[in-house]
Amino acid sequence: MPEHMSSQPRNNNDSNEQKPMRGLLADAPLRAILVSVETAETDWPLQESLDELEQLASTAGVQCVDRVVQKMDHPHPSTLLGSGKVKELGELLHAHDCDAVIFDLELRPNQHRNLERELDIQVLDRTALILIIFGQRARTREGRLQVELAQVEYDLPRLTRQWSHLSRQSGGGTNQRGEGEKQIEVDRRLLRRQKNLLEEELEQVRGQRQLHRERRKYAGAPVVALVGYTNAGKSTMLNRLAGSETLAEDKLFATLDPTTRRVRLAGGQEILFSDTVGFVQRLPTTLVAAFRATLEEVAEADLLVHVVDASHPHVQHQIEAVELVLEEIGGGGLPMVLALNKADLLPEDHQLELKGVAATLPKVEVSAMQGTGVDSLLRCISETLVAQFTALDVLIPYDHGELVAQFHQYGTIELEEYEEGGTHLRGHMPQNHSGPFMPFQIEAQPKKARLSKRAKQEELEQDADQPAEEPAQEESFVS
Ligand SMILES: Nc1nc2c(ncn2[C@@H]2O[C@H](COP(=O)(O)OP(=O)(O)OP(=O)(O)O)[C@@H](O)[C@H]2O)c(=O)[nH]1
Ligand SMILES: [Mg+2]
Repeated sequence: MPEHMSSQPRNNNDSNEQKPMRGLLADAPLRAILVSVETAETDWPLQESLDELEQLASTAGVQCVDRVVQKMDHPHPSTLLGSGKVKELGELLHAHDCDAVIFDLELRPNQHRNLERELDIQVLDRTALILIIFGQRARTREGRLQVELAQVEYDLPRLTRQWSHLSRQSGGGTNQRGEGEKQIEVDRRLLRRQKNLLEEELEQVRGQRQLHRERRKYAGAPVVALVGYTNAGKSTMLNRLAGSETLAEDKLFATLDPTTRRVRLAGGQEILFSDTVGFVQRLPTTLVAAFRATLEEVAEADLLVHVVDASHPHVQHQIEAVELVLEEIGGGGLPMVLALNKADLLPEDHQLELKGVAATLPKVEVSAMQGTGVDSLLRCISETLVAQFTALDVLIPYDHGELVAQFHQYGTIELEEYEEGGTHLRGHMPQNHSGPFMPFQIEAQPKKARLSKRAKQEELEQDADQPAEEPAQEESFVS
């Protein structure tokens, strides 16, 4: 394998089982300049976005030494920046003795290549930076496989970078150029093979997780997913709620792999809380795709707790970015509670003015760090959950065994008895699962009054001339 494809991660800060990351994004540079372009279409406050990019960079271990912004009507198709600006940037990079330049945009592969060739330095964009962080932080096998796959997919169309790299090293003559191209083909084939292997491995790991998930569902406890912008305090909240010790850090993307904890509410109800990867504005689509499987768990939750850093100056933007990603992964319509976290950092009389969907949701001010408001949050979660559930008291005829299985799978059961007419189940079901049970509802009447089919029949025959008093629903299984 060529040397450039087997580089070791610089931040090899975790366990011995960590394999070296493969691909071009294995290493984080040390010093970098941040670059952004302001066009008429820029709809995100530019400096705010650069602040976040700087924070992302520092999470990856990169020091930002300067910022360059170019205002232009249309980005240059081959180098993004105008040629004068590229030259200026090259000089600045040299003056600051940088290892890299980081663009606050997603670069197209050709722009990436051209910039790298012209600047003769490592070029990164938002996606690459996030991929580096993900590579440093993923812990579980699935997390690492997802990141590696996203990295390989990112590398593939950009591979010619290696060619320019090779030709630079070797002086760039025609012969070497031919060799470089051959090398590129070899590299490409290696990467494609790597991609297939990763996909196969991922499939296996996911199959196992799906099994776990199904078993958990069978256990009946509702799943509450903590979602929110990166660094909002989700892991701290999970620790507070479950008394557990999930990694919480003042770093972006501290959590990459989903963690689930069982929590028992005051009323005895058990809930599974799961912590998830933090969202970020313009989470690159490749990454949303890579983490789709992990995020699907979010879309399957019974309730979302959107943890918000209420003390953040751009809280509304962060809320909207999270809502957008939720839409993308199919979790947009789920019931949701807002946890306005870091309340301890807010001034006493502070009133958070929320807009859009967020303004309409149940919300609780809380400090996951200090523990204030946590009980109210749990109460709010419990109430919102139960409001989603329909109370059911049903007698399921024995030839509808699949409904009994469904009740076990999706609902909570308070009573289960086998009677002559079928299985008597009492409990709660999420609304979207309760439809098929409606015909089997038992009206409020004592057990004795519910007659077996034969007894009922006899009664009906005796009272044939009297008007029937039974509700239509009951008749559907009596007759
Ligand atoms: N002051 C204050 N700080 C908090 C509170 N909750 C969390 N923090 C801090 O915010 C930082 C981020 O917390 P995490 O729990 O790691 O945030 P997260 O949302 O899990 O972040 P990612 O996993 O990176 O997405 C940490 O330094 C926490 O100590 C709070 O209620 N008040
Ligand atoms: Mg976290």
